[in-house]
Amino acid sequence: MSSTDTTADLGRETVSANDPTDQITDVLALPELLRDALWKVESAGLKEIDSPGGMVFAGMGATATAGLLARAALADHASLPILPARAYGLPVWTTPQTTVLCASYSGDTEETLACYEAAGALGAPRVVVTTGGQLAAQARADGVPVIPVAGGLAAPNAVAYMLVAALEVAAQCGAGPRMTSEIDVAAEHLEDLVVAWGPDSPEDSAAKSLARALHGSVPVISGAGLTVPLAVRFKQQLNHIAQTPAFAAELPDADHAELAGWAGADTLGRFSAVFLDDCDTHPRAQARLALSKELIAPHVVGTHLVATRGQTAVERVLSLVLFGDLVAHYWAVLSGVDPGAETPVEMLKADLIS
Ligand SMILES: O=P(O)(O)OC[C@H]1O[C@](O)(CO)[C@@H](O)[C@@H]1O
Repeated sequence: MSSTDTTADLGRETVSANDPTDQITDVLALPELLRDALWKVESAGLKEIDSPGGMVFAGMGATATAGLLARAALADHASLPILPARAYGLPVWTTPQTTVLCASYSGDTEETLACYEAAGALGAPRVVVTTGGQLAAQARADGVPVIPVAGGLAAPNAVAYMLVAALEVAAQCGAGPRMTSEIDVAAEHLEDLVVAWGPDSPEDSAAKSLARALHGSVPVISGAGLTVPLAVRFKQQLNHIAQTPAFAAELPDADHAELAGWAGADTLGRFSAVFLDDCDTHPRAQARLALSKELIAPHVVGTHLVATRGQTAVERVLSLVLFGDLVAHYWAVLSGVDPGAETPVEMLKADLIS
């Protein structure tokens, strides 16, 4: 298939033929994975944690982004700070009264293992969410609760498990209310969106159309408020699944510097700008989004506005997780790229060990 064949059919047969590791099946299974995640979290039998210092979500890459998505899904229901740790240590303000949730699909990501150790040294309450690896082994040896995750997925496709675990631990440590029924309702809502945007949807469905429009350009995905981590997720999935450069930006701050930079975009190459909107975005940020899109338009091959779908914040967050994942898979088909191919980070990890 030609790398610019944007007319290629994006139906189930073509998508599956391009996806020997069958990753699209796990993307489309998001509703079921959410329900399974609720069940698995329940089975962990977590106890309440006294945690006036809030919660740190320690993890990397797509797993870290799931923590940010959980924070966005809590919206203004969050009552304590929930902040990420995405490096070899915890934020300096972490105290023994801060719950540290260490999240790693593989259980072997060295930065997350370092955070687990740092939290132990500090005497902070720890919870682990993982399929196994060193993290599970350590946690079991230390008597730290482990939230199980289904095996056999690519780490980014475990977003349901990581997000549900983050929401549940947040509830247990008093950082937010329990979101079980919102998650259940969101899973139902997603079933409709799978039909509307999945491979069996018409060739001009929103996700297929956006994939075709973006393909062959460098997309910059901008979010504001609730959609900031969605922009990050979307760009990471384009990197990971479609194996293409993509970047994320955060409004309103991006207007203060990046907007000026866009003026030089057309002299450098083919860029596209995607803006992720949400009904709860601050009205001034929403106005900026529309104006930024207009100002950028002359310098890029296309500008696009995509809005979240659904009632609750949980539904809306998950709607664009599904949407971005599908666009990335469709892009992979248009490029003839295997979404499950080994990525350079695996080689980098091997080099770090040797
Ligand atoms: O959840 P894990 O296994 O710690 O992985 C974290 C990140 O690292 C990767 O495995 C890549 O190194 C990603 O797939 C994932 O986003």
